[in-house]
Amino acid sequence: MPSGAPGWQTGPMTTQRADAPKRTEDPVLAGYRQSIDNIDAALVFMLAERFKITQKVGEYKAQAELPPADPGREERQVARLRALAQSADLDPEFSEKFLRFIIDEVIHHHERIRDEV
Ligand SMILES: C=C(O[C@@H]1C=C(C(=O)O)C=C[C@H]1O)C(=O)O
Repeated sequence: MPSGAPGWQTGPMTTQRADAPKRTEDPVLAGYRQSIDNIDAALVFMLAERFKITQKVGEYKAQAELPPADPGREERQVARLRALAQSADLDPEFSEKFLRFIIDEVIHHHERIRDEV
């Protein structure tokens, strides 16, 4: 955050460029941002559901003595997601990195669950 930098001003709740129009003054931008806010909320809810079910998978794997990671499954997911991304006009590289980031976190959770059992 470049607060204090030349061309920026800080208030009690905000930091914005001194020459930037205020959000409330631009209904077009506010309309776009309302949609972004809804999408971000949906992402949070979807991630919460995903982590709830992967928690169950982690518990099951720990009691069944299965390894936390399944590279074969991950490879198939990456291939599937890359194809879906392409057909949705989303950068496949980005979608792979995004999925990798989530899967790596899930694997950490599974390792922690295994080490607790
Ligand atoms: C959830 C699982 O565990 C791990 C996490 C995965 C994921 O988050 O999609 C996929 C494969 C596994 O490495 C699973 O095996 O299905």
